[in-house]
Amino acid sequence: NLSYQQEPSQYEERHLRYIGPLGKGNFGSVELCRYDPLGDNTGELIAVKRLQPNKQSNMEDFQREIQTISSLHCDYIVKYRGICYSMGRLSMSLVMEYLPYGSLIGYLEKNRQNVNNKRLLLFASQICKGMEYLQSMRYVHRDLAARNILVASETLVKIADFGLTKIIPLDKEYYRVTHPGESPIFWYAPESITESKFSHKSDVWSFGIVLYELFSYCEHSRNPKRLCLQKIGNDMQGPSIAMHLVNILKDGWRLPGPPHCPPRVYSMMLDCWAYSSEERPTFSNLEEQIKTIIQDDREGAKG
Ligand SMILES: CCCn1cc(-c2nc(Nc3ccc(C(=O)NC)cc3)nc3[nH]ccc23)cn1
Repeated sequence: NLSYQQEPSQYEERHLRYIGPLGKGNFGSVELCRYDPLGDNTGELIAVKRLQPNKQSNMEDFQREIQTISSLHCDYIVKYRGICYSMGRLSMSLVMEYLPYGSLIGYLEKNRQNVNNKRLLLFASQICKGMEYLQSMRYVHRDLAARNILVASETLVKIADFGLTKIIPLDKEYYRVTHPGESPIFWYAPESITESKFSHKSDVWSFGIVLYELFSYCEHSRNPKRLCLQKIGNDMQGPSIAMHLVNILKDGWRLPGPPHCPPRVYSMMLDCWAYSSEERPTFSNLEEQIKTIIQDDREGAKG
């Protein structure tokens, strides 16, 4: 029988070789390491998320994040590998598969000229499928944004950070957050800003922002936060930025269509940004719409 090295779900700190930084997530930083028990550099490359050594509450959040990601098994969600205890079980790290192409933002900036609408729609449908799976597990992500999407290959992206993810209670349709923390309000649905209410429908709003980021190739000048602040104007007096943002959304303002964005894609974004959460599409509607656009484009290309 072939004896193969079963990937451990317990990683020993002494065999972890630090290589370099990969990025910052919620509550922690992610490092590239090689797990090299044989000590001959033949070990596998892994991504290790370490908890920032500060307030105790982060430890509970981190343990919830580990609980979340270890329960997810989907091609469009970054894979959990295990945990690594260090400092005598005092601190622990989350071990995940290493995705070599890095963040979606960096990838689109670097490869803009050879990523066409078809590929952007493929990425959008993969994120949508990942979110459909998350919804089927009663999770709300609460931080769906291009910064939390990673590129596994030229034709595969994965959702990669579950630091803010919560489970919707069985008797409710939404999760109400008590401590908003430093929230990414420019990706938030209005009800999340005004009532701290998070649901699959608020994740759909954020998915609309991710569509916008995809078709803007994550260009700095079109960054959602930048355009919203421009629209709000720089008068920081009066109501907080959050209330200014809700007001302009209530008045009907939305992010503008990115240059060369197909009209049907922009109208999908606008559907996701329906002020009333019930009017927003579901992730399965969106997936159907994206599939249709891809097929029609293919017909068009043939025609
Ligand atoms: C999502 C926010 C938190 N975060 C997670 C990661 C991460 N990165 C990578 N690969 C990666 C990253 C960057 C680059 C690069 O070239 N940069 C200039 C190349 C490869 N694999 C990962 N597996 C699990 C998490 C994770 C990075 N930040």
